[in-house]
Amino acid sequence: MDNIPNLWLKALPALKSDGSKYNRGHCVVLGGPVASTGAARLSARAALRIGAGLVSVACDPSSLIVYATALQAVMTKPVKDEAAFAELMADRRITAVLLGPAAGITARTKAFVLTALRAGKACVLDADALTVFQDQPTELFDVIRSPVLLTPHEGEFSRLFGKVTDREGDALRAAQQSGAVVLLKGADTVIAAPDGRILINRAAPPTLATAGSGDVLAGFAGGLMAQGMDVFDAACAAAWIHAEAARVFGPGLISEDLSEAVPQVLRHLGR
Ligand SMILES: NC(=O)C1=CN([C@@H]2O[C@H](COP(=O)(O)OP(=O)(O)OC[C@H]3O[C@@H](n4cnc5c(N)ncnc54)[C@H](O)[C@@H]3O)[C@@H](O)[C@H]2O)[C@@H](O)CC1
Ligand SMILES: Nc1ncnc2c1ncn2[C@@H]1O[C@H](COP(=O)(O)OP(=O)(O)O)[C@@H](O)[C@H]1O
Repeated sequence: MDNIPNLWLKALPALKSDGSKYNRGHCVVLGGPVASTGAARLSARAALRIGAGLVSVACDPSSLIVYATALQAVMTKPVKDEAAFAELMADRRITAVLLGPAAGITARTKAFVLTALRAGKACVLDADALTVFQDQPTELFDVIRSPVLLTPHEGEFSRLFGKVTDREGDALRAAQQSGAVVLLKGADTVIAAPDGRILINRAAPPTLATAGSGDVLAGFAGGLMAQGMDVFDAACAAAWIHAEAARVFGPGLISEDLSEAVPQVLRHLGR
């Protein structure tokens, strides 16, 4: 079935007239090392634009200066090691965590993913947060109990689940195997849940084939999950809004433009 707004519009977070930033969710994005900060910054801005009340980039103290200088509304949280990250994850006000964009294929990234999952956080796992489990994917699947979204492109998908031969069947099998919602990116994006739900986001503009656009998509999903949206609905809404933002912006799109087109898309959706 095609991914159309009527399927998730009622679940899309709406503002309350007496609401505050504290009841719009807090999304934490894991920041990469000092020379690779752009991807996490794109994700964090996307999470904020889609409506999370608070967004923080958690980064190593050695890269804090870059994030703190570059970010404005997005906050920073220095985390020097796994213990510090575990302490952050124990904060119940943090309602979603996004890990992976340019995080690095390192033991640290793997440990942080496991820590977030063991803390029971709603998580979006993208890019390096998937690749770090390529040698032993069951190490990841065994700790998935909370609402989790995996957002692989075909390369990342093949590292965890094997080569893609049938995008719909393979995405569904991956969701069932991992216990997570799987969003398999591409010109047509497949979103599959472990319970068998599956939607296809068709006809996204090819302008989305640009560096960092997947980081923005992960940020949209993380920002919606932080506001309490069901993970499958959040994945479908994020994919649709991502494509629509590209359509609204038109030619010459770079990833930075996607978040800036979100207000127009949300207005058309009645938010
Ligand atoms: N501005 C930034 O800082 C950006 C950082 N990025 C980060 O760069 C790191 C590497 O990500 P990449 O995805 O480039 O590299 P990866 O090495 O993880 O995956 C790319 C490889 O996967 C294979 N592949 C198969 N199907 C593919 C498909 N449909 N789309 C893409 N690759 C496919 C190809 O062999 C390709 O060489 C990640 O940490 C990522 O988050 C990227 O997101 C781009 C933007
Ligand atoms: N030809 C295309 N048409 C429409 N959307 C595309 C096309 N190619 C890629 N996309 C979308 O662009 C995004 C690319 O994400 P990804 O591969 O993770 O790139 P990056 O790592 O640079 O962020 C995905 O959302 C994917 O669905």
